[in-house]
Amino acid sequence: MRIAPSILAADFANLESEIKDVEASDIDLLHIDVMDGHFVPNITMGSNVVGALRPLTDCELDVHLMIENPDQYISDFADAGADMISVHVETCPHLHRTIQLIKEKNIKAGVALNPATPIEIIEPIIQDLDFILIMTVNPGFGGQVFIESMLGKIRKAKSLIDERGLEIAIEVDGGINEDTLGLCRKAGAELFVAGSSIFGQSNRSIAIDKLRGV
Ligand SMILES: O=C(CO)[C@@H](O)[C@H](O)COP(=O)(O)O
Ligand SMILES: [Fe+2]
Repeated sequence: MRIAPSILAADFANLESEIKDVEASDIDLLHIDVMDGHFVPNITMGSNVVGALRPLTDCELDVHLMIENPDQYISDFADAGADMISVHVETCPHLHRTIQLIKEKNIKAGVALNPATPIEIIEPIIQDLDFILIMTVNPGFGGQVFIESMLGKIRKAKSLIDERGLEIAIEVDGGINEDTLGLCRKAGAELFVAGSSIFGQSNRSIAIDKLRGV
C-alpha cells in the first residue's frame, strides 16, 4: 500500500517544513489538490505551486485536477513537475483525448470519479489508464466524512481491472483514516490519499504509522 499525504491540510505558510515532516516517514508520494472554484466550490493552487515544490522533494507529485477544461492546463502541470495527473471524468467530454495528452507528457494518467458517477463510464478507455481515483467524499474540501457506499464502487473497479488482466492502481481520496483505510484496502484500493488524518495531527509520524496499521 502507498500513502499520499494531501497538502491541502498542511500549513500553507510552511509547506517546505510540512513536506519534510511527512517525508521523514518514508512517504513516496504527495497529493496536490487543484480546485478552480467552478467544477468545485473552492479555489486552491495552480501549477506555480507544483513548480515551487518540485525541487524541495523526491516524492512523486500526484496532481488531482478538480478543474473545468483540464486539457488547457495539463502541459503546465506536467512541465512544472507532476509525476501523475488525474482529471475528473465529469469535466472531460473527450476523455480519451485528455488521457492521451497526459500520456504524451510521459507521466501517469488517471481518471477521478465523483461519488455519484458510476465506474462503468470509464470501461471503454480503461486500458489506457495508469490509475483510477475513486472519490470517497464529494470533491472540494478536506475533512469530510467517508461515504461508505463507495466500497462497492472500489470492488467493481477492481473486478473491471482484474477481468482484463490490467495493472491499474486504485486510489481512494476523502475521509481516509485508520478506520476507513482498511475497508478500502480490503475492497481493492492500494493508494490512499490522506489530508486531515496526517497533516491535521500534531505528530505526523505516529499518524502515518497508524494508517499503515503499525
Ligand atoms: O480531493 C480532495 C478533496 O476534494 C482530497 O484530496 C482532500 O484533500 C482529502 O482530505 P481529507 O478528507 O483526507 O481530509
Ligand atoms: Fe484529492
